[in-house]
Amino acid sequence: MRKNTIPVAGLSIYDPVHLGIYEDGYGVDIELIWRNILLAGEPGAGKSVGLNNIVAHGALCPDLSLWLFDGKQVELGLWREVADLFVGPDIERALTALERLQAEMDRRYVELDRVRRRKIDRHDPIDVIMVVIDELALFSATMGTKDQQEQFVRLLRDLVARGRAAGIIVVAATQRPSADIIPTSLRDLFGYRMAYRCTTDSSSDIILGRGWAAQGFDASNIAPEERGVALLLAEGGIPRRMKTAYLTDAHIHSLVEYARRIRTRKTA
Ligand SMILES: Nc1ncnc2c1ncn2[C@@H]1O[C@H](COP(=O)(O)OP(=O)(O)OP(=O)(O)O)[C@@H](O)[C@H]1O
Repeated sequence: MRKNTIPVAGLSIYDPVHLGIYEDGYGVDIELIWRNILLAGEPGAGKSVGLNNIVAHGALCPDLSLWLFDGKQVELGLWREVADLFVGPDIERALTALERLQAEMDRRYVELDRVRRRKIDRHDPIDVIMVVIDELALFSATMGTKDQQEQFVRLLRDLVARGRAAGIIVVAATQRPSADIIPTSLRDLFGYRMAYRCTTDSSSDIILGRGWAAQGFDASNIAPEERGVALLLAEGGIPRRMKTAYLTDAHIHSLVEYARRIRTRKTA
């Protein structure tokens, strides 16, 4: 997993990731290293645009491996040529990839244990791995057999629960904020949660956590025309209303071009 490039330009995944602006005008810059993020909301609310901001940062980091799982094939497709691994709507490939990640995570823990450390840091000669999954429900509830779906959820839960210290960041998006797709036990493992517009206050609570809607933090109050607006909850804080920065396809094409120059393509 070690990169053989010398980082001469670009960003680092140890730097904050820019996502947009809060309603008070301050920039939204989140530290994704050692954390996971969940983005959820109704179709067309702006999740893919949010994901693209995160993937863009990842693609511009020579110290990061980008593993993209795109159940819709085209949402993350523009990044394909700079991805270290791209899985389309194929549950078998998705399971194989998650098993590889799990094995890599275990290997990293053995190594951390050997050197008596608790987590990897920026001086370690290994890549952080960013695992991006869009649309979660396609892998966990739609494609494949029930056994495969359950295995997908088991593997994902393990990565979300244990991956952070080993330098594995999970970024997951779904347009189905329901208890079967985002069970509490999985939701609570995500340090950051972004609730885009939802149809009901209970869907909003499924994303952010129980009780937030009653306290006024309710993503069903986001108007349908407010695309890209979300409530962002960071570990231990209160949800804050924000708007995701907008990346057009033209922006993404030039970012891919730039990323290609600063990354070494390993697999595809
Ligand atoms: N931050 C933003 N600023 C301006 N427009 C936005 C923003 N985010 C999203 N939009 C608009 O909303 C449209 C839908 O956004 P997006 O594709 O990200 O939604 P989605 O939640 O991923 O939908 P789906 O669940 O169907 O994939 C975009 O094509 C764009 O026109």
